[in-house]
Amino acid sequence: MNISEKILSQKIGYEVSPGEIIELDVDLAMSHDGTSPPAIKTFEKISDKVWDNEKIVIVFDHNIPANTIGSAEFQKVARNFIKAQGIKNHYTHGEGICHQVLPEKGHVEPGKIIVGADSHTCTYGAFGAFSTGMGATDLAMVYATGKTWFMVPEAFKIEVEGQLKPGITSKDLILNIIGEIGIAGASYKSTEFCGETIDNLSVESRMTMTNMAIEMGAKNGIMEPNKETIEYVCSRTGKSKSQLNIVKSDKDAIYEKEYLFNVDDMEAQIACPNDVDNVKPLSQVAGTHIDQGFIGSCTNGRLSDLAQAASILEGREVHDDVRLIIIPASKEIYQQSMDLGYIKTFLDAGAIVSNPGCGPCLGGHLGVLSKGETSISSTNRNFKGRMGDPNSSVYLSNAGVVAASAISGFIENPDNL
Ligand SMILES: CC(C)[C@H](C(=O)O)[C@@H](O)C(=O)O
Ligand code: SF4
Repeated sequence: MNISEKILSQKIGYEVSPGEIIELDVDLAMSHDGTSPPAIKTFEKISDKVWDNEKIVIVFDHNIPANTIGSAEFQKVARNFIKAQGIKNHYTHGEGICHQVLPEKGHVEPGKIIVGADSHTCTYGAFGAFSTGMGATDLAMVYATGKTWFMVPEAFKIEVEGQLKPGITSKDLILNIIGEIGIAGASYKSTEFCGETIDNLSVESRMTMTNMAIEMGAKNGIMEPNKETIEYVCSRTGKSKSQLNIVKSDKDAIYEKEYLFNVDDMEAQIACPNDVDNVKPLSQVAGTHIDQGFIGSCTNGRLSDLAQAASILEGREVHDDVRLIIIPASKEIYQQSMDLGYIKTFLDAGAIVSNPGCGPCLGGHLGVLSKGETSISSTNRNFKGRMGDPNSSVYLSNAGVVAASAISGFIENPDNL
């Protein structure tokens, strides 16, 4: 069995097989300011008491602080629900993006089943959890009963070997993989990342990869927890290693497909408009004019991304014709970046630094693109109109390439500065 099958089997109490439909208890359910209100509306039709007020986490991140009367109303509905149901775990004061805040605050552990009304809930697979996104209506059922159903997914084994070159990150790797597999190439599959390169990745870099599993249609993305991940979870949960449920794949686990990637010679990768699998090496798109750069999101708004950006922006200036927006993924990362001097470097370089949250990632506020404009962004989606006008374009890259491009005014390799 592979990790995902093992976690599902443990939970249900017998050995499951791909294709089987199972109903099971979830360990944690998450919703945010955008999806809590529709979930609450459905929940109220079926129940008046949540199944467990300690297993629900609500985070405000998509439109924080509220940017329209509509989002202010949404947040009011969610706040009232938190009070009325006595929801213990709520982060509604700009603590950061849900997918960063949940691990930071110790809600994520290996071997758990985590669902969330947000498609990037697959991020927690970096910690060895079986985690997946679902619609708000499905989440309402979880709020009421603590249960949900899955079809046990077939699995893809994605093995990675080799050493990433300096300046090349796990974002480049996951873009390369998505370019190969395609945006629907792993639909409803469990994508399991493994191999020496994955074992050596930092917690942050692992999260970038599982975060984007959904961009190839996967049901979940998952990795065996490495040493650093276990230490991270222990420090965040206050538990010892022996208290964690670390699940590993059997050596002879069965996969529907197996892939092998080698990163030794990989250059930076760019997803070009308007699909995440329209991936080209940086050298093929370098020189493309940009109007805006964005560094942030649940994909690449973490400390290592900001460190990479700061090292490039230090002592340099953002091009006159470019707006560079930088948003730490959480308040904790914001504070660490201040302590390390990154925020000062960003401000001195002429960047706009905003409060933790999703920011312009999905085109709602804090950096919407107008007709014909182009952005380079460290986020995970570049669909038509994703960051604003339907006739604007988004290129996806690692944070270093965004920083270098913001200085040059066109897509730029940081090595050329
Ligand atoms: C708004 C929300 C439902 C959506 C998602 O599910 O992913 C958003 O976070 C996104 O990235 O497009
Ligand atoms: S940062 Fe972007 S991708 Fe992540 S949850 Fe927010 S809107 Fe979705």
